Amino acid sequence: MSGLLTVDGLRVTYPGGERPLHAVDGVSLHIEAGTTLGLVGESGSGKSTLGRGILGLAPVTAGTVRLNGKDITHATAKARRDLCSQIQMVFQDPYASLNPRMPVGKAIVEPMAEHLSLSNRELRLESGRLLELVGLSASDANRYPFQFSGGQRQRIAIARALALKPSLIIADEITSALDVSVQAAILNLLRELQRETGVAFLFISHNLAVVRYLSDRIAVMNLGKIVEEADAGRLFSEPRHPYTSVLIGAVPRVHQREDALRPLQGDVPDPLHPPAGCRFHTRCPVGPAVRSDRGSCAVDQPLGESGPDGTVACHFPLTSSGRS
Ligand SMILES: Nc1ncnc2c1ncn2[C@@H]1O[C@H](COP(=O)(O)OP(=O)(O)OP(=O)(O)O)[C@@H](O)[C@H]1O
Repeated sequence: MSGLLTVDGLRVTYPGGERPLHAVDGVSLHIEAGTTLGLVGESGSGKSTLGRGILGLAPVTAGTVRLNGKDITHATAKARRDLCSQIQMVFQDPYASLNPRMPVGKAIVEPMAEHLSLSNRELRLESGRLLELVGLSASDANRYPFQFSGGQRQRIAIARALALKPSLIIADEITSALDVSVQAAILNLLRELQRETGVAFLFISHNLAVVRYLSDRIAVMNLGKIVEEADAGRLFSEPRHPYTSVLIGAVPRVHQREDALRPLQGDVPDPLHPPAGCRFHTRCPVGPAVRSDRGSCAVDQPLGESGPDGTVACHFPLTSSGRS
């Protein structure tokens, strides 16, 4: 498939003491120019590692990442650097990514100064333009990160990410540390920036409501694999994978009765020893044993042999698309 970003069978492996951990395990996804793909999943499911793996900032051991059809994973160092400048990443804690001793105007145009030969005057004008683009004032350029609120610092981090006119921004939990009103302002800013500049987002978040607001499509990640990917509306109205259903069922809503919340059962399995077959089956509300008279589990996967009590083990073999 063509498009802006195509990830095919990506595996990211952290060498470990006992055995290597495939934190991302055969992930394939696709992002069209000017669109947003939301990426959700519990803590430790591999979302950040996938974001970093796309940029080559985590140890990729298999698979390919293509930007506009060009292979980033196997490119020469120089080609890779040029390609990667078209993808920028923004993190949860903007304070950590901004140099506290550098005025924000200078920090914003630092990537431009490295990649482009621009005069000081051009860089100054550009920092003012970018600050205004994210809803701050050009005169803020001489102030330091500590002089801004958390939401303003996140705007500065976004302005810095926009400096090289990227075609894709990977936003990793960028609203998680902000209170809800500031969160809403940042989400609206991302939407406006997408309309104005055509930038695409891979938007990583725990928060399904936030992801739904922003995303055209949503991918759900569990233990290093994408178990389901769908249009945002369809994912919420007709979740196909039980993991997606329970994630949606666990989101609190205004006016919801307390006992209507359905928290996920059990703990996230140890990623070094994931359950065999369906990696979710140990926590699945319809598994691990399903009545054989149902004929199939919630995702219509065929079941194994029925036991004496009429139940059968779930043998859902996950593929990266969530269907076998
Ligand atoms: N540098 C690292 N070295 C070894 N293991 C790591 C490293 N970074 C992450 N991991 C492990 O990889 C798995 C995936 O972690 P990752 O941070 O990508 O998940 P996540 O879904 O982004 O979680 P969160 O939402 O909490 O940030 C986890 O088991 C984590 O402990």
